[in-house]
Amino acid sequence: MAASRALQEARKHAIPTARIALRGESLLTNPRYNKGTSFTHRERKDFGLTGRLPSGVNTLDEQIERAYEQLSSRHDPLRKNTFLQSLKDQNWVLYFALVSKHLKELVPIIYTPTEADAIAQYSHLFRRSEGLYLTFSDRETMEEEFLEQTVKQGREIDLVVCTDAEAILGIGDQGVGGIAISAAKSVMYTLIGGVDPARSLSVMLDVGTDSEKLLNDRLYVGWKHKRVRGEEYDQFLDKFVQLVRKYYPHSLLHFEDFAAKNAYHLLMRYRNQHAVFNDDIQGTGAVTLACLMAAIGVANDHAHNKKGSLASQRYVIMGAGSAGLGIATQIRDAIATADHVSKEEACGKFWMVDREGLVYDIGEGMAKGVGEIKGRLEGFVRSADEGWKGDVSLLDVVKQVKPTVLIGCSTAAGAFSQEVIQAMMDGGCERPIVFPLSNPSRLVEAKPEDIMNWTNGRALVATGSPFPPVKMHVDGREKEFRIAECNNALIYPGLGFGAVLAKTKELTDKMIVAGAHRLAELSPAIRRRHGKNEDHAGEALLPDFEEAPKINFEIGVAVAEEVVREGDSGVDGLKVTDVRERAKEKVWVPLYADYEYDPKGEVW
Ligand SMILES: NC(=O)C1=CN([C@@H]2O[C@H](COP(=O)(O)OP(=O)(O)OC[C@H]3O[C@@H](n4cnc5c(N)ncnc54)[C@H](O)[C@@H]3O)[C@@H](O)[C@H]2O)C=CC1
Ligand SMILES: CC(=O)C(=O)O
Ligand SMILES: [Mg+2]
Repeated sequence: MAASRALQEARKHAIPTARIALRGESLLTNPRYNKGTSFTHRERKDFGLTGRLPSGVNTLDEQIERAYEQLSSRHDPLRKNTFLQSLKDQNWVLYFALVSKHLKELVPIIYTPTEADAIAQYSHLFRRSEGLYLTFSDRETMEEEFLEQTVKQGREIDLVVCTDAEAILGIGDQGVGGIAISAAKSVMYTLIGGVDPARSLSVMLDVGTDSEKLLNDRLYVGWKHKRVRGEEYDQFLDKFVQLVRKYYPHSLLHFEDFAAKNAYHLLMRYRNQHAVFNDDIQGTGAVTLACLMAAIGVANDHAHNKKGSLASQRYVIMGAGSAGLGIATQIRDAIATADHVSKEEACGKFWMVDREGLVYDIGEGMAKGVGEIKGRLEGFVRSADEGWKGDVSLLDVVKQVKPTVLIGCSTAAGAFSQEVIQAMMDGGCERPIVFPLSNPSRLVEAKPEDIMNWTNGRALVATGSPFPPVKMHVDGREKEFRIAECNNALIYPGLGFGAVLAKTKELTDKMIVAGAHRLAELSPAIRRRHGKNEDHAGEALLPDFEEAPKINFEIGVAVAEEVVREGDSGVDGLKVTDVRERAKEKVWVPLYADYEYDPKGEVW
């Protein structure tokens, strides 16, 4: 496809000669510039490395082969994760080239689910710092620390990924270990989105932790203090955001794994001031919207008479946190845009379920189980006038509402029981759309294999972490169903690449939706359908992660084109028709440049 050719062409441009001022040990220990055994004899002489390396010179492919051999001798996913972490600390090109070559195998090692275990054990596995740690107790000197890691080193930054680590993946408050989610999300921006790793910054905003386990751990390396909240928290966060705005006005600021209340508040506070993006709210909303559009397309193929649309579904979403409300908001807005119904009317198609069951109005501005309605919950709280009383369980909601779409982002493992799925079918839903999206894998609301068996292969399923294909007999024939990984990582790297490419001043909903539409168009299930291939039943709703770089290139182009259309681009004279060519030039690929020694050259 075109994107693949684009990446190939980009490879040719990607390796201009680099002028480097580092020599000897400082070059070998700099992961951005280190080439290890790939330094040529000429480079070894010029940079004082001859005696520092064995005499043989390897190609990058040989280095990848060796590293893969070393990796494969480790059988435990967490040990593979720490090996890859060390490799990243040593040599970026080799790390990204290795992971790119074995993308499908290694993304689950460096991202969900294994990264969750690495984060949970961060203080025990700690070897080397990475990124920028900004700690509340050092708030007076925050600007100096920020400058030390960025401007003073001559760094140009396009992308800042930050977390306060209160709601990491599905495993809650992880304190300072959260730096590893910022770093993992940054890695995905490079691996899949083509963002230059030298131009991204991973940040941990350490405002303490409420995890007793961490506070009582002698080896905990974060700030041993209860979480700072309220005005002091807001001021600390604001100080950080203003630094980003001051020194990198064209950067994209990505918020990851904040607790729902702060996540929403921060997004609302800054979205009109800077290009900010909350991945758990907007990224998850966008990828789920794309997956849903594909699912409805497939269901329509099999529908005997009435064809479904986004507006004709009834949605039950379990987990009214960042992801659940982000998904609901994104789908609601898409319904309102596509079907010209009001946002209020579109909200009526959603039923949110949380810890205490259905979320409904219990008076005095409060919603059952989730607190204050004002703000993020507005519109998604059912009225008590509908007759709801006490705790209304998921099963009761499904029986009464007869949903066609069931989405999980609750961390409640196993919550989508056979009874719940059966109730969905008993309600007349021919092709139940079921997305148990909680991460990591062990927290999934239902295993795909079970859902497919309970529905005799009729369900349309996507999960948040990777799951193997489901093989089963349907009507006497053996079938294989591929399970889409509906993870925000399938879309945010492209959204970010597009935003950075066009230097957008804000990241608007329309830009995000442009990316989601592009992703839905590239769904294998839909592509097969357009290709008139009848046997598409087993295709995944979303492209495979193997294809993520190509797909995200397309998403990036779609987003950047929308930035230009909206007149928000900070790139002088950029036209919609120029975007694709510019994207090809900008995409970062893991290849070694030739080095010339220059005392005035690059040092960072
Ligand atoms: N697939 C994807 O791309 C993404 C998946 N997620 C996953 O979704 C889950 C939630 O993440 P966030 O929304 O960021 O967290 P969050 O903490 O903001 O929200 C979780 C919500 O689930 C509720 N909840 C907890 N236990 C429950 C139970 N037993 N029954 C019903 N509701 C329950 C909580 O009260 C809270 O409202 C996590 O597992 C996370 O890994 C989050 C973002 C993206
Ligand atoms: C994927 C993601 O962002 C999460 O699980 O929090
Ligand atoms: Mg997240």
